[in-house]
Amino acid sequence: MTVNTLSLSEPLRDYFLQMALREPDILRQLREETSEHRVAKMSLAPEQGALLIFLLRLIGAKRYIEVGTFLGYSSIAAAIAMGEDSQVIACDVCEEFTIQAQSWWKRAGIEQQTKLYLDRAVETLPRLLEKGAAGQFDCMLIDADKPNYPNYYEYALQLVRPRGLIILDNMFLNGRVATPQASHPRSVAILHEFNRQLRDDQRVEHCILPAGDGMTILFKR
Ligand SMILES: C[S@@+](CC[C@H](N)C(=O)[O-])C[C@H]1O[C@@H](n2cnc3c(N)ncnc32)[C@H](O)[C@@H]1O
Repeated sequence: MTVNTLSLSEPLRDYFLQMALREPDILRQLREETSEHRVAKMSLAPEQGALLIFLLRLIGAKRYIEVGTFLGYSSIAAAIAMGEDSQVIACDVCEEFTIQAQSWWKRAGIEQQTKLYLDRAVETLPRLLEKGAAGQFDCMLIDADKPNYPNYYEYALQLVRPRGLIILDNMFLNGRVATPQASHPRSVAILHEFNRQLRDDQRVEHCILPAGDGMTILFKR
């Protein structure tokens, strides 16, 4: 019996990545070519990308929305997982990052099926709902500014169809959620409380995986 989740030593992490990944070439290229970017670590880790692809294929997803696009890793992973007849909605506030994402979408051949909303997501998501997007998405990824996670989650519950997925990244905040302190940024206390709320929220099936910086996967009832 396994009692604890194993922490990964360097050799075990290398082995895990060798055995775990079928990373599409375009995603590997994006990762390698942007590894020098000043905030490259903001991208999903490749094993998280693999999990996203797996989950989208598992539920036969065709419509995906994300809050937090950065240079395009998760949006490209989603488009590849769902195939040509699918739609990706990408919400991000940063022009500099999304100019690069758009050029990666072109390189990946997915620009036709991908739409960018360049604004604060707390503005974009209610606007999509006003336009009739309730229940239209199979999956939403939340991977942006942490203090707004509880707001994004409430929008996600409206935008995602019953039996669709809501995925949240960075739910461990580098481990700090376990021991919140007054000196931490307020996002730590917010996610600490939000993790507890999600655990008890009966509107969703709930699971947290210690993948990347903590990934919560919710299945809307
Ligand atoms: C962790 S990165 C997203 C990584 C991306 N999912 C990937 O796999 O590469 C977070 C992104 O959220 C965006 N962001 C931050 N605050 C935002 C806001 N209020 N509304 C929308 N996007 C925001 C940032 O510009 C940044 O690109």
